[in-house]
Amino acid sequence: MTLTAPSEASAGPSPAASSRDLSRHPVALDVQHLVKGFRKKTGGSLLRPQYSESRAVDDVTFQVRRAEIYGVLGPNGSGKSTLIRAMSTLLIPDSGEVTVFGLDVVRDEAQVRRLLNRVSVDAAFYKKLSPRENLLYSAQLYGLSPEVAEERALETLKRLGLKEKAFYEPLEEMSRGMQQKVAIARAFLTSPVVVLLDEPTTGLDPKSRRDVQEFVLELRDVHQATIILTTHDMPEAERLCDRIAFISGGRFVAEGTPDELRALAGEGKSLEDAFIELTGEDLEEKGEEEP
Ligand SMILES: Nc1ncnc2c1ncn2[C@@H]1O[C@H](COP(=O)(O)OP(=O)(O)OP(=O)(O)O)[C@@H](O)[C@H]1O
Repeated sequence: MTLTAPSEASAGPSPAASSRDLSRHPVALDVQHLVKGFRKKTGGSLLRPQYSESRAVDDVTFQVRRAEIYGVLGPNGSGKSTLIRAMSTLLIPDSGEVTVFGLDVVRDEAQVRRLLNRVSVDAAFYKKLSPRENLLYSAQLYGLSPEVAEERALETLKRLGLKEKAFYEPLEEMSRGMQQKVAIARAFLTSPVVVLLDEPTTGLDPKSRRDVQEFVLELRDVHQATIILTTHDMPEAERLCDRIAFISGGRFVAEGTPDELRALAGEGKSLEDAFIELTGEDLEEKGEEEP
């Protein structure tokens, strides 16, 4: 798999997250004062409905450098998916700006889509068709040749631990974990240099979770991909992320390396302690159950 960023040569494998100095890497993703709200019906009558506006993402600013894994950690409803959707050109921000290697996600949408792709648990597929058929269909939409697409998809799926036989079986007969791997393979058909992973391991069994996590680390270390991932899972965030932002009520309440965030809570404290202290919320209570 070849991932190429604009005017960037590939560097070698990266050291462990804790010792990585990314300060000389270019900024891959720049989010400035992003706001996205939704109108919700709060009452009134059929003819005169009443609405209130609530901000799912409320003035969020951050930057992610090339070959960095940046985690957004927050409970259900804190705005993680909305943030990912706004960064991936699926939602138009109410205000603020998102740029990918200097390209604006709204103004330069077509160019941004060539650089960035998103994987989400709600990925839509033709469930009666096989991964192969689904991926070849997507490849056609992306303008890729079927041969290149098939080779790339098989390579990703094997790397993710999916048996080749499953490539030809209907998707509806597959577990959620297997379908998630197909969604990841689809996102990688376009060899994106910026990857948005919306809860990539939620609901997966431990083996599939590990397969996906190792793939994410490999993307960064071997292919220099820039990865933004959302999660409820503290150990996952600690294992994968160079830096983490805590999100609560649509706002970033803290940002830093796992060590920096732990230090904010005091000596000997865990990342979870830091999360509770800084957000006033308990991730475990509100997050999804482990499978
Ligand atoms: N299309 C929509 N219309 C109206 N409200 C929405 C819409 N999408 C999200 N919201 C609201 O925005 C807020 C943030 O939702 P979002 O899905 O971004 O949170 P999340 O952190 O990704 O949650 P989860 O962990 O459950 O996926 C919630 O209050 C949600 O109800």
